[in-house]
Amino acid sequence: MLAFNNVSFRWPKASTYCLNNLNLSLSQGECVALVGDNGAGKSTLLRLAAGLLKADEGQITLNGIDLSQQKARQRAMDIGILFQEAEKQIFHSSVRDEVTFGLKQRNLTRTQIEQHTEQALMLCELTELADKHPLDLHAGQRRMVAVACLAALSPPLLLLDEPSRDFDAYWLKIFEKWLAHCQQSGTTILTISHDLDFVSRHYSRVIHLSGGNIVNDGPPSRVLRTEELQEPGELPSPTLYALNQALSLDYPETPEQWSHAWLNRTR
Ligand SMILES: Nc1ncnc2c1ncn2[C@@H]1O[C@H](COP(=O)(O)OP(=O)(O)OP(=O)(O)O)[C@@H](O)[C@H]1O
Repeated sequence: MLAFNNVSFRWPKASTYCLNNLNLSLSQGECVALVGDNGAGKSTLLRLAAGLLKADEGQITLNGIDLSQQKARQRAMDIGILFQEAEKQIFHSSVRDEVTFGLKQRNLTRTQIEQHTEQALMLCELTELADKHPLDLHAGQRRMVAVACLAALSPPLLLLDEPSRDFDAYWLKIFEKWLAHCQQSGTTILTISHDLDFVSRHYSRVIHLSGGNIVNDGPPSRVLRTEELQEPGELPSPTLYALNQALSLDYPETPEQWSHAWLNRTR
């Protein structure tokens, strides 16, 4: 669905390339997490995938079509983005108006717009906050407003930059319910995250980016426990893997598998 073919990118005035000859492809419905140290190039890669930046070399395609040849309107239909600072993508004075805005840019009837808006508000548990000013909400709720805008539009490709950031346990659960809903409905998802517990809970494929290069690509059970990710300065090990290492257990991937292994071990 989304493909990077020999893509290189250098920021203006930078002496070195930020991304080097990158090859990457995501098939329809695939959910991929992008991990790596600060400055590895993750957000740059996401902006290239959104068509907000243009590659200096190579080609990025969406459904086989060169992204740089697609009109902004078409890209907006196909791609939904959640930025790291979600409040910067909020412009309206009520939660409902914010969610409705994207729908009004589409060829929909008033009834369809109302239906999609109310469904998205319900899915994101924002119905009771619909008349509030988004900037009067706390950080997690504001991030959820940006999520509700995506939920209303249901684009086939989602690009999420550190989505679990700012959520307390209550809102994280609601966000994770929406994410599971997107996964079940076949949405393709590329997510940057520093939260490796979150990654290991939701993603079956993890790409480790380091210095603008893909250094690992595979299931979380392999990628997240590599020594490079455990080095000081890199990301903390997901809790289950850290426990496994400390207890010399195998590497079960879910809390259920972990508790089973633990009970068998202590019996
Ligand atoms: N707007 C910009 N102008 C110039 N250089 C930039 C710009 N944005 C990022 N960079 C540089 O590109 C490199 C990669 O940055 P990027 O934000 O893509 O990394 P990242 O992996 O997303 O980091 P983080 O995890 O901290 O968000 C860094 O060296 C950064 O300084």
